Amino acid sequence: MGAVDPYYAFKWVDGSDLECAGYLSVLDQRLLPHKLHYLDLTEYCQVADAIRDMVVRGAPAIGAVAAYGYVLGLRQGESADQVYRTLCASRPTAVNLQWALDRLRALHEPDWKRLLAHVHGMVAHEREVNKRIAENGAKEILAYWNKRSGKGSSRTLHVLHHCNTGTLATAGGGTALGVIRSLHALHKNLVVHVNETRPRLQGARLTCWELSQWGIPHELSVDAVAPLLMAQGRVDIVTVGADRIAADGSTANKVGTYMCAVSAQYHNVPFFVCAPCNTIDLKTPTGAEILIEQRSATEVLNPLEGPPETWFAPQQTSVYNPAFDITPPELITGGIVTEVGIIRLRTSDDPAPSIAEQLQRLELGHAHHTAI
Ligand SMILES: CSC[C@H]1O[C@H](OP(=O)(O)O)[C@H](O)[C@@H]1O
Repeated sequence: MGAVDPYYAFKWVDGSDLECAGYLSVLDQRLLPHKLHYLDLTEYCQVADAIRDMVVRGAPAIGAVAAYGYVLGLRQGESADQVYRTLCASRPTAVNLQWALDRLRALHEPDWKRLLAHVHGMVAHEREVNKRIAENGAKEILAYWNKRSGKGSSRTLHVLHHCNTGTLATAGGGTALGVIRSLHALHKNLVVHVNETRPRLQGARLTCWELSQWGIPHELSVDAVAPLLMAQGRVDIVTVGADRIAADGSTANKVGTYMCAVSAQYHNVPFFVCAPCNTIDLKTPTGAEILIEQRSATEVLNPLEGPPETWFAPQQTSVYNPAFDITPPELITGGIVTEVGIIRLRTSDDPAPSIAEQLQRLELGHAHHTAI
């Protein structure tokens, strides 16, 4: 799989022929699927606002965009600490944002042009990582599918996906949707069941749009239908992304993921988390220590920000709107698909090695493989 999409979540535009020092172009995902509109950002506060307002979203994408925001802040002559703090505060759950900013700050590089080159390198590396996640995930899922349905079976493979994890959520290629795209290239008889993903509707607005761009058959449902689809035997596997994976494998992902994982276990449907290794936060022991972003009541009550008569509930209704939930490791029955291989999670009857140990072995194996 090496398709390069005609659209992007973000891109740095060099200023050489524009008589400017360059700017960050981001796709305003709030306007999809009906409008493809890019915003040109030249200041770090604009980047922080774009992340907080979900102009650009998706754990890997906000990590990269925050890194470009850090470069813009230094180019503006702002204090590195002030820029770092402002960008870190934009969204707290996805570890990719913190990870990217920590990497840049650790360079103690005052020259914004040299920092820009580092960020370009990080983004290019992430694209390669996503290709390997797609390959590893498709290989693992096809092996499971051939075993279950008979090698070379032409039976339709039904994949349930929650939220959006495609090119729109990354530097390109996606994570869980990248696995699905790679699967579709190898097993054409595939249908994706897309959870609409209330309240911001990343599934309905973004995943349906990306799957349409890619020519992959799909069907949209409200989130509450996911358990019913599994009860009807219409889901063969579930694939999701991740915003932060704790050292025990507990995974923070878009709210509604946990519901799918519980139902998947009950219906014996393999549940895969697909994420780059830098989404694994070994410094956070369990899901209990992951800070879950609480978003505004407006997103639930009045997502179209229309007049009171269009609100979804009475105006004074109190709202609980966590942006993510936590899936415990024992429910991630397919494992964590990464660029270095599949990480298996401990269950009561399978005391798999710790994630740290598996990562070390897989990375050693991967390094050896790529070194050949
Ligand atoms: C490639 S993983 C993207 C990850 O981020 C999404 O959250 P949001 O749209 O709020 O940024 C969701 O949790 C996805 O799984």
